Amino acid sequence: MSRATNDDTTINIPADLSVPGASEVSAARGAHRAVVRQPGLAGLVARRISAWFGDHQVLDRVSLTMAAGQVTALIGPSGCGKSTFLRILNRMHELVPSASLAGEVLLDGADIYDPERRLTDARRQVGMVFQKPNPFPAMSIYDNVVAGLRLTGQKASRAQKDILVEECLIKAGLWREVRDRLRQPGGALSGGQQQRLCIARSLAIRPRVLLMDEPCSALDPTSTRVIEETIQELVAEVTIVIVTHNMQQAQRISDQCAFFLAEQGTPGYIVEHGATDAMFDSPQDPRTADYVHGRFG
Ligand SMILES: Nc1ncnc2c1ncn2[C@@H]1O[C@H](COP(=O)(O)OP(=O)(O)OP(=O)(O)O)[C@@H](O)[C@H]1O
Repeated sequence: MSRATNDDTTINIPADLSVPGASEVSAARGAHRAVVRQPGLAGLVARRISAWFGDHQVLDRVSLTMAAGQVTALIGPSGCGKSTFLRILNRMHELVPSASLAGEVLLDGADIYDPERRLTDARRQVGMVFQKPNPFPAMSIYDNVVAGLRLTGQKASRAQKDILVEECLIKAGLWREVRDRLRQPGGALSGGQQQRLCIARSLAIRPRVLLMDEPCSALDPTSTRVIEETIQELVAEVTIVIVTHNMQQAQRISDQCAFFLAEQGTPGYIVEHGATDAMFDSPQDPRTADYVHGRFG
């Protein structure tokens, strides 16, 4: 089934702001409890995804199950379509005017491209963290965390926001470093701290899935390690799909891996996927073995 591009023009959220999360306001739990209830874990299933920019096909019938409560790593050489695939998982691909796609993406069994479903709904439930940390630089740390609430039309009392900010910063591994300067601008933090602030901002709307596009590539080894620890803690409540060029990182943090390849100008496809240990220790395809052992790419 082909998908029209720009089939929903209601979104007005900045393209590079992650705005995920189920949006049930938990009024019944009292004014001082979390503003948005934590939804249950959900898996993502991509079925026969093909993608184009204009008439240039960049993905060919890619199918992948990203299990609930696991980290799935997308690996492969530059240009094989990993980021495009990731952006299809929360309907960001269609922000590119020339982009189109075919196939289905099921979140907990429901197609996020269902014409009955609002674009903002998919983006709320499937959040995204980018390669380059992108907090609102002039906005305070506190306001950065709660920014997504306003953008998704969710109201919260001051007390609810206070709780949410603390909870999300704790989960993102940043609370202890910023608890005494929540009113300082997000742009004043280090790169690693900014990336954790972006993770906290994503978490504030309770995503069911968090997509991460090389989230550590701009960070030093110490910040990278902190983000990796954060990912491993977060996966208990949010399914994570991460693009990484760092094979050690894929091994350290992922449960499942998918190896993408695009050969000689052909569209990207998945050569092999499976449990990370098996992909690294006993890959079925010699190209996977060559790639994970650094012999190409
Ligand atoms: N906005 C765009 N317009 C046109 N072509 C694009 C656009 N974005 C990506 N492409 C093309 O789509 C193909 C896949 O790119 P993509 O960024 O998904 O690959 P990737 O595997 O994530 O690469 P990398 O690891 O270098 O980030 C490439 O040929 C790229 O040039």
